[in-house]
Amino acid sequence: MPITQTTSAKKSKPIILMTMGQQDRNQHPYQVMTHKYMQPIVEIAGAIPLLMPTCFGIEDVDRYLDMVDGVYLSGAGSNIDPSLYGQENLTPEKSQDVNRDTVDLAIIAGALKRKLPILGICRGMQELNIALGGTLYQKVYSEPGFDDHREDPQTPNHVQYGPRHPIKTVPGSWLAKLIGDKTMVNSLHGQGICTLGKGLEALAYGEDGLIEAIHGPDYGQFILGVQWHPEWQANDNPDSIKLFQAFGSACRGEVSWQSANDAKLTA
Ligand SMILES: N[C@@H](CCC(=O)NCCCC(=O)O)C(=O)O
Repeated sequence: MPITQTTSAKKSKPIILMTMGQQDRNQHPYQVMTHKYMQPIVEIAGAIPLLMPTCFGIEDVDRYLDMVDGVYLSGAGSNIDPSLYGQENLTPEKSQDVNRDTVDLAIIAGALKRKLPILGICRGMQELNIALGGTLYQKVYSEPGFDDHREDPQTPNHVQYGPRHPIKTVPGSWLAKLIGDKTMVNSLHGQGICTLGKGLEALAYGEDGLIEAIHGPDYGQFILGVQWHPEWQANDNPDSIKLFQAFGSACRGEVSWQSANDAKLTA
């Protein structure tokens, strides 16, 4: 079933839910969201970000979801608690943010029920996979056959977020139609998808075979997760512009994502 233009498209700016994560500064816990994640939501998707703190539990998740037209799960340096996918923690030296885990998993469940468009970046994509019962490689860099996808924190940001490796989109997929068969992406992650969650399929792979993008073609809504960072200087990257435009379009209800497999994103 193709993506079809809908008649009930929203005329005003859509509201997109984002969740903040915890960072400690000057001995105070802060709830934070990076400017780079919000900028393409405002400037490319044409939407209004609504930021939800994750330090107060899940009681108000439904109220937040009532207010929004889409859900955008950002990246973050913290790793997802591996007990959520049935594993011991193999990276105790890395930070976790269990409040964000708890809230984001509840948000994903609610967004799926409400058929709200979902875009997940890096940790956000990993959360989507865990929410649907998938698992992660906790240390991609220690897995035989896989490359080291981590950034070098000693280098300046333009190097860390610069193009790092090619990805290939799944031939004939809507992502291939949108951004082409092959493109270069940045890479700033130690973990990655091992087994896919229920109803999720790979949309792109790295040269080492690691899953770089996922969707949920049978959920009847826009679901996209990417392991790279399209939000970084998105206005200067034609692929990123297309991704955020597609998400904005889905949040405005301009297209009906009945089956992303047959997507016709030519409009
Ligand atoms: N901890 C996970 C997720 C990595 C991730 O989301 N990195 C983001 C880096 C900071 C940022 O740009 O927001 C992993 O290591 O795989």
